[in-house]
Amino acid sequence: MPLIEVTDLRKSYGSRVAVHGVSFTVERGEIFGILGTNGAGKTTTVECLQGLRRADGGTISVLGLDPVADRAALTRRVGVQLQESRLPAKLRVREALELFASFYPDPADVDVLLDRLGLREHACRSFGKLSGGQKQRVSVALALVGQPELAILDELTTGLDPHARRETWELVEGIRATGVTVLLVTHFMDEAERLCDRVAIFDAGRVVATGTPGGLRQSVNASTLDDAFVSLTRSAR
Ligand SMILES: Nc1ncnc2c1ncn2[C@@H]1O[C@H](COP(=O)(O)OP(=O)(O)OP(=O)(O)O)[C@@H](O)[C@H]1O
Repeated sequence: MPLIEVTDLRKSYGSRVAVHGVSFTVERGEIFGILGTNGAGKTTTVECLQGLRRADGGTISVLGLDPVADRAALTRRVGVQLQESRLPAKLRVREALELFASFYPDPADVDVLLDRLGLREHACRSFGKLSGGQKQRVSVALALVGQPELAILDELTTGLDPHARRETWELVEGIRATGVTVLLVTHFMDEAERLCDRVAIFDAGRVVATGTPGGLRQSVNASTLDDAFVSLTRSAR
């Protein structure tokens, strides 16, 4: 059984249709990318997967659970990367991890997590004083502190320099190596090509293509995923 199964998902905000019948599956152990043009419905879909929004139609199963009906059970098994602005600037890195660890029945060891994410030397620093890359690592650490089976990472490397981006990619590969399935929402095609086993390309509320980055490139005879993305989303307009 797939870890995530979305079938014919539909969601509107008033008269604006945000998601028009989206279907895809994510297998256990994959890094699965959600790519798409602005306003394509990626965030809405991911929010429905987390049970934060109720779908208007279609079905969603995450870890065999219904995200709305089983939200409490799902929250314990899914780690979601927080946007940085949601953490108080004065909170220290270790305090943040210990606080989040206290929400879970079987949390990760905070010291092990600090080491794994290269945050040990920053453990006593307050969040507001960290660099963009360090903040990003804290947000990933918080997504992992509950030892989730699924980690949802959204716009992971936005605003990071090329070194910090590469370090973050290695981190994501390390997460997958521990058996965690990763759902990665990104606008960066190089990131998707490097990290994702498979991707779904969203455009105007629909999935216009699903496959491996290499398979999608070949399907439209493109030399990069970026070119394939432009071609696939343009032809869908
Ligand atoms: N709370 C809301 N109320 C009304 N319309 C919304 C709301 N949230 C999103 N939308 C609209 O739904 C559509 C899909 O938005 P969504 O945020 O899911 O797209 P996205 O793919 O995540 O976009 P981006 O890449 O720009 O973040 C857009 O047209 C957006 O304007």
